[in-house]
Amino acid sequence: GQVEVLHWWTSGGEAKAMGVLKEMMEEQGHTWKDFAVAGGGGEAAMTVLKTRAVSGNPPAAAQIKGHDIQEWAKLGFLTNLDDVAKEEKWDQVLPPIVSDIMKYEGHYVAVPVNVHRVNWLWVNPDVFKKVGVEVPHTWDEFFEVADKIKAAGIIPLAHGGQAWQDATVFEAVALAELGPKDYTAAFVNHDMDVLSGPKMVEALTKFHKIRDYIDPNAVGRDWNVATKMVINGDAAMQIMGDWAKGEFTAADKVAGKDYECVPAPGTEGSFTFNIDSLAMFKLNNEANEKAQMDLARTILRPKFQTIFNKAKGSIPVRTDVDMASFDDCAKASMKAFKATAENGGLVPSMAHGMATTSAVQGQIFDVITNFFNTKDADPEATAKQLASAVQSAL
Ligand SMILES: OC[C@H]1O[C@H](O)[C@H](O)[C@@H](O)[C@@H]1O
Repeated sequence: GQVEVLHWWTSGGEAKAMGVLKEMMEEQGHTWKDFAVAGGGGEAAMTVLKTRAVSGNPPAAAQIKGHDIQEWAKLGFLTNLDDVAKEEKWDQVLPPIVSDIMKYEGHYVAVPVNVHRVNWLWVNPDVFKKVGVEVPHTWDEFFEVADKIKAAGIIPLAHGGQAWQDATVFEAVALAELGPKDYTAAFVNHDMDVLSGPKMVEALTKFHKIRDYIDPNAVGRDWNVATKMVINGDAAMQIMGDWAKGEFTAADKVAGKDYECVPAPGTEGSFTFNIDSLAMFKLNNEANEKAQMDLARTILRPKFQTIFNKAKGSIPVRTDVDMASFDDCAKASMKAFKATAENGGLVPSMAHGMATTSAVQGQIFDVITNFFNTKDADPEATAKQLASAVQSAL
């Protein structure tokens, strides 16, 4: 049969990872129809998917994540994967926090592909050695180090001026200031007092200060172009999920030698998760439905989980995959994922659709990116604005 897969994995590391799935499906005699829609974070892809689905011509599978899975399932577009899930013992090999996200009313409608950690700081050690500074672990240390790097004529933080990237940096600062408990209160439970409270004002104040360490050409820059700046030593650091590691790997860079990965400042002990998944659409073509089920089965097998996640920069979503052949950043991520699942430090990424609805996320993005791009913005007023914007989308 044929499987058409809609996704936004077009950067070097992302495309390489997606190639693994294409190959494995073709080995099973299926035809792979790639429907890649460029644009990190996936906003453009979701717009195209809506058009296709509403016109009654959805792809077999689409990269739909977190809360969006519930919204698409509620509309009746998604097919039931329980038979494959039972055969393949998904409930046994998946952490409950993951299987719950993949189910609608208790039935599997999507297959998880990986677990990305979002709260990472990527570091070029050669730049740090040249300037003679240490890797920062708190925001105060970050600003101190960034001043010295800037004085040495190097861009301290590589960044892409796009709302989802601004939100990715903001959520790391918010997690540092709020801690996992209040982070969840704010972005999952929409607690108005926390959203407009003193800790949020502090987070916004620090977030705005980061602007001083980003170069003026950042506007509209794609995330992987920013990662390239760190790889080349044009910039010292980047705050981004570990899909960035996919770019280091694609450039044959070695973790711990050519680059370092540390938790984003102030978020040691916490893990912001972002789980990619493919949701399966109802089809009325037997051969393609068989191919669709083979796709779901293939994705959660240990072989795919190992090869794909090494290229993608994420960690396997199955808890029983041997991590021995993964790099040190992946091993650190898996260790932190397991530890934080136990100690309350594991939180869903707001910027990547894991914490709240796309309507609330959209409101937060607007407030945050306007604030970040306004010279003398007022953190106090913005915290109040944030709370009322969230309220308006509930
Ligand atoms: O495109 C950049 C990133 O966007 C999203 O966060 C996806 O979950 C991730 O897989 C992708 O690499």
